[in-house]
Amino acid sequence: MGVRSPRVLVVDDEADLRELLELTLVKMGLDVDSAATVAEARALLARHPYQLVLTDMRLPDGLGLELVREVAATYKNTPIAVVTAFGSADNAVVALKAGAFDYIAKPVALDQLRLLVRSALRVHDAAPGARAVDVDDVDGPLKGGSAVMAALRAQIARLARSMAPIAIHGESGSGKELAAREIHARSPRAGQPFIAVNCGAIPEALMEAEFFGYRKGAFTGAADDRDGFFQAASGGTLLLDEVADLPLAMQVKLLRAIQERRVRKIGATSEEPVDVRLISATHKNLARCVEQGAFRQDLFYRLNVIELAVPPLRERQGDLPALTDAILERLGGPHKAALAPGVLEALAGYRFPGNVRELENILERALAFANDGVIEVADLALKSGLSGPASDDAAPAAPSSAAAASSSSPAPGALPANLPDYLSAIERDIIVRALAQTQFNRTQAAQLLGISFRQLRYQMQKLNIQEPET
Ligand SMILES: Nc1ncnc2c1ncn2[C@@H]1O[C@H](COP(=O)(O)OP(=O)(O)OP(=O)(O)O)[C@@H](O)[C@H]1O
Repeated sequence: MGVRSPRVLVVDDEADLRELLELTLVKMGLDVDSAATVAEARALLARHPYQLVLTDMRLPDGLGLELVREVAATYKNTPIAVVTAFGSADNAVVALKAGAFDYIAKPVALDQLRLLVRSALRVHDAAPGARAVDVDDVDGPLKGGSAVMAALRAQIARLARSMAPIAIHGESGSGKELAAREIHARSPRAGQPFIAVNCGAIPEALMEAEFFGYRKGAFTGAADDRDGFFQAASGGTLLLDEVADLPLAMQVKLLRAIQERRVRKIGATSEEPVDVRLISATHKNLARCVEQGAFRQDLFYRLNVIELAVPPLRERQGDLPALTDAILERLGGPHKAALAPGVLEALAGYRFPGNVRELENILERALAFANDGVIEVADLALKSGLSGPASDDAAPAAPSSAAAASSSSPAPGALPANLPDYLSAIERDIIVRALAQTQFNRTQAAQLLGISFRQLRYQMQKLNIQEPET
């Protein structure tokens, strides 16, 4: 068999649009078949394998949505994308929920069409860099033998292939970011960047610049052109962590970027297309935030196309042995600690308000107390009678990430569960505030903080605070 060009099926009854699509695809070196009706499309699908199907939503003898459902069910390896009417967010979201790989809005912008096609072809190219998708990978990074965890891994494997935005919900420390990384790692985008943004950790004044980038001279201190998160994640995945913390003004801008699939750098005259898969995560109840007016309904709708719930650790005790084992192995390497009898049982009786991250902290601390590399029940120092969080807004047991410092310091008199993390979070918060005050001027920010420019630069690198090069 010779090397064949990828074959694409275009389904549209409007001759003009069909020709435009065909022409563009042929120019990209693809073989194109076209159909004007659902029936013609079905006949062609039965005859050839396709690397991509691109269908209009309204066809003379039915809906593009029917084709989406059929292709998703019968031709699992064929990504299908829909062409939606202008401004029809409903259609796009419905199609994605039905299993469409992606969508493109009319009037079709050719640069976006090319991005869509390239990303669809990657799905088909056996996803270079991506790990196998259909095994339940207990040896992968997401540990745990419980049924819910297996279901989560299976769901992740299924969702990894599409462009549908995913909203991950779960308590603090339960593994939301890890799940997002896993979706990316198993997707055709695996070889491209994964960028995680903590929406609660960026000062509002810097937000637009951080997300969309800026042009040199756009404001005082903008000494060079700089990319934002969207450009940095190009071709890959952007995780909006703690998405409920986005200020309303930024929510509007983000919605626009998602709808248009274009971003405009601050100070730029034109927009640029972006090819980014969006995942959002929060420990808050986002629907309730919408009811309370703190989160825009339209953005919620766009981000929550597919929901993924990461259950709290206390609801999947079956995961404890595998998690404990993996954590001890990571901490101890070749000198992995052993568990005395009763330790796993003691852990199983604990409620883990801080979830897997708290388990990590408990084991790390226990290891420091353990004699001869054996962890006893007493070394765990579990807080007895801890009933765990009642609401989803409960603070984690310990401030653990940079953003946690400002919002969830330990109660007065209590000790942070992880001192270095806690101090880093405070330090990060202060540096970010100094930078906001000086509009990115690092020399001035360093002066404000009484440290040298070099020290500031070093700390920013260490704490992963992004800033323009001067
Ligand atoms: N199933 C799992 N297997 C192995 N490690 C896990 C698992 N779930 C979580 N972890 C580990 O627990 C820690 C917390 O996970 P992660 O950061 O993904 O949680 P999160 O829900 O995003 O937390 P937050 O809400 O605070 O951002 C990480 O070190 C992560 O590697």
